[in-house]
Amino acid sequence: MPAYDNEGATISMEDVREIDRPITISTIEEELIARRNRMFKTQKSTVASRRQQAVCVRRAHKRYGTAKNPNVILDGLNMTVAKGSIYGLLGASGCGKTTLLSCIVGRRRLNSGEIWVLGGKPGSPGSGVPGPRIGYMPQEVALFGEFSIRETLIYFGWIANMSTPQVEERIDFLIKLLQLPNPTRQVKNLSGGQQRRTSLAAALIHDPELLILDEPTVGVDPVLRQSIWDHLVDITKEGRTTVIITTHYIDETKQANMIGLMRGGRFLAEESPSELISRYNAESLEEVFLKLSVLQNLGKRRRSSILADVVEKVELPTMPDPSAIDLEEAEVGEISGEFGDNVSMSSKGRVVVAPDLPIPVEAIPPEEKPKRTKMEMIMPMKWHHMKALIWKNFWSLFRNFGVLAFIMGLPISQMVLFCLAIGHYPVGLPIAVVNYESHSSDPLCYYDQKKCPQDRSTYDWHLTNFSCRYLDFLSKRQSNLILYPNTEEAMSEAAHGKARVVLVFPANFSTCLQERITNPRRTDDYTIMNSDVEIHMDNTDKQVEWMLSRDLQLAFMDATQELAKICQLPSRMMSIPVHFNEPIYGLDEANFTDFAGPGVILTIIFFLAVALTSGSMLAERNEGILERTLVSGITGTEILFSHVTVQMLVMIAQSVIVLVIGFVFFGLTMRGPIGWVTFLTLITGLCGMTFGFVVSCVCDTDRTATYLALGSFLPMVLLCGIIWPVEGMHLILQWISYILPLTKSTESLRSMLQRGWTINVPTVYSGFISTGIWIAIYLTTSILLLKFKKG
Ligand SMILES: Nc1ncnc2c1ncn2[C@@H]1O[C@H](COP(=O)(O)OP(=O)(O)OP(=O)(O)O)[C@@H](O)[C@H]1O
Repeated sequence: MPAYDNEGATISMEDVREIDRPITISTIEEELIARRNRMFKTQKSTVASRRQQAVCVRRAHKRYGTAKNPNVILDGLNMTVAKGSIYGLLGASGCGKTTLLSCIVGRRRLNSGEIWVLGGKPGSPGSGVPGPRIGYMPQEVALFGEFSIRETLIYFGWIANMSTPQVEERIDFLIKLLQLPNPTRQVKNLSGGQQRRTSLAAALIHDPELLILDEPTVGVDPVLRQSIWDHLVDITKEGRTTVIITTHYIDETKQANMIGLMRGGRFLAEESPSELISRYNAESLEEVFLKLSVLQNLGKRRRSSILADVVEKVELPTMPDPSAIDLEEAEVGEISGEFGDNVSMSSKGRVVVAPDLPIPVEAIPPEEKPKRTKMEMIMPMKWHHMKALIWKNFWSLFRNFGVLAFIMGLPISQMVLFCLAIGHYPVGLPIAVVNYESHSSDPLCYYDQKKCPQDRSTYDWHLTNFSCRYLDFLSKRQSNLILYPNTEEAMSEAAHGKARVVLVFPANFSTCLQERITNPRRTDDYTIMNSDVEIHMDNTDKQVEWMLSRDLQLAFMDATQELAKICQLPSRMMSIPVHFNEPIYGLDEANFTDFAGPGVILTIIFFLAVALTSGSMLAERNEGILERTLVSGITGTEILFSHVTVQMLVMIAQSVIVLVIGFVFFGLTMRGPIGWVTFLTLITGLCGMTFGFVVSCVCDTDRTATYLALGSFLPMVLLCGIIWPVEGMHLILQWISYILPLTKSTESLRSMLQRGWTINVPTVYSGFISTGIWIAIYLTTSILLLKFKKG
């Protein structure tokens, strides 16, 4: 009989004895019915007895993949780990050991079945799991490369609420036990084996009740492996500590009290090593495993043959005595050679699926809920957790000088680039001039600048060379005027991209213009046509076209105003009757840098925060550090707030840099309250940080995170009104734009900077409100994702 109530999952002695006799279809059917009955039989254990075990797993089902294409990993698995024992969990690579362990520590959920750990269900309030009652060493190293061995152990000690002297004492002991190098050495500079031993030390540091070690002896020499096992035997002696250990070195589990041999989603056996060896008349545990696998394969084939047998009525061969199986001859199925990585198997296609028996609800005693103090209810974060996390985050960031320099250098370079590159008028655009009025070889032909062309006594006009006067004023705005002898040549050069615009002045331009102004009643079409400057524009670049048209028109206004001044006439007399007064807000000449500045500042701060936060969170997650941290009892809220605290320092520095460069060095317009401007910049960074948390929780790899961050960057920038006014967008896009995190805040910042408005104006405070709402949404989403997105 197996020592624990594992009916249905374990091949017991009864199974082995029964197969001594010849097997026919009816005996197989009887046996299967008997087995099924045994499986369905009421469990001998009670919920209360399960709670007394260190770990108790019942009818565990776990699959990956979709319902249509499932990859079943745990298939009705039962497991019982008595308190104070060492439990060796063995099985081929990929059979589901790590999956089972992560379900036990509460980081993955079963599809069905139940798990009791240290008297409670993992993750339930008061179970202490995840938490310091567990010491978890995951398969990956899951340590911070920048930390020294000592710092690593201090971090895990603090998380378990140990004082620094207590940790120091344990460090000395563990360094000796695990033969670790100088504790000041950085983890990233240790060998693979040393890193694994440091990881083991981190699991052992707080002397937990339940140690879960996923392959702790990989890369450890035999002598040290023995001393680790001796230590495990030592700590379990008094019955306070329980150890579950997975290993590929099957024979080292001789010292375990119990061994669970896992294959195909359940246990082939769950016995003490000595019992297994004697029962299967084997020389080593490895041999036991191979025999059990052969048995399982034969049983599998026997069962799958039943269907065929029903049709063909073929008598099956006799099942051999397991102790007499000759492994050389037996077909081991998927198993070959050395136990461990060379063994490959899959649970796909198995026939036997254990029934999932629901436990009657009334049979489960209510879980004890721990009493929480008022302080704990208000403040969901534990001080010692926050201390450890903030300390860890601070040093992870500030110790890496290269990364830090990059983080600080990036906003500087981006802001400098923006201020130098964007918003300045293009000068020196090539302008082709064909001037039939002048015979000069210079585009700036001669005219008498001081002479008024109006006779003071008769008030008659004698306007000459007005084209020269006009070109003179145009050259003050655009200096690159190129003279061409005729229109055809100028047009041909413009067609080849050598000029952005062609200006053609007719031969009698000045006289016709004079006629048009002084004698409009008698002006004919010919006169009107010859009084116009003929303009041909290259309209491929909208911005350039805009600016050139503006310069061409303003140059004409400048020339006429100057003429009026010389002739002592009112300056506006010859201008078009549209007058632009002083602007209500903003500069006399609106400046694109000032317009785009607020959006650019907020975008820089927002997306730098996204990159920083998602980068550091994803690194932690992919290295297994996040998983380990969560198993040690730290909550998602604590992780997020610790990141916010440390990265806030970086963000404050980045915001100050960006604001100083923009407003002090490049003189962007700042008319509003500096305090609110700074505050809005900071909360936009905070918003980016929380968005970074969401990205890192949603995405599993750096690549998907990059795609998501980039994918959100473009729509936000396109729609937030930096590039084009929101009012000019499609109506639906306008609505989308208004709810995006950067639109309202950009408008708010622009109003503060250029209009000088303060917080009591709706446009301004709506930016703060919108950012606040987004922070709350992102933060809640990431806390929920951290809590519920398992496995
Ligand atoms: N997140 C996942 N999504 C899909 N399949 C997974 C996932 N994690 C593990 N698996 C698959 O589940 C199976 C069991 O994996 P698991 O890591 O539990 O095996 P293991 O027994 O610990 O292997 P090893 O001894 O090599 O560490 C493997 O086939 C693996 O590919």
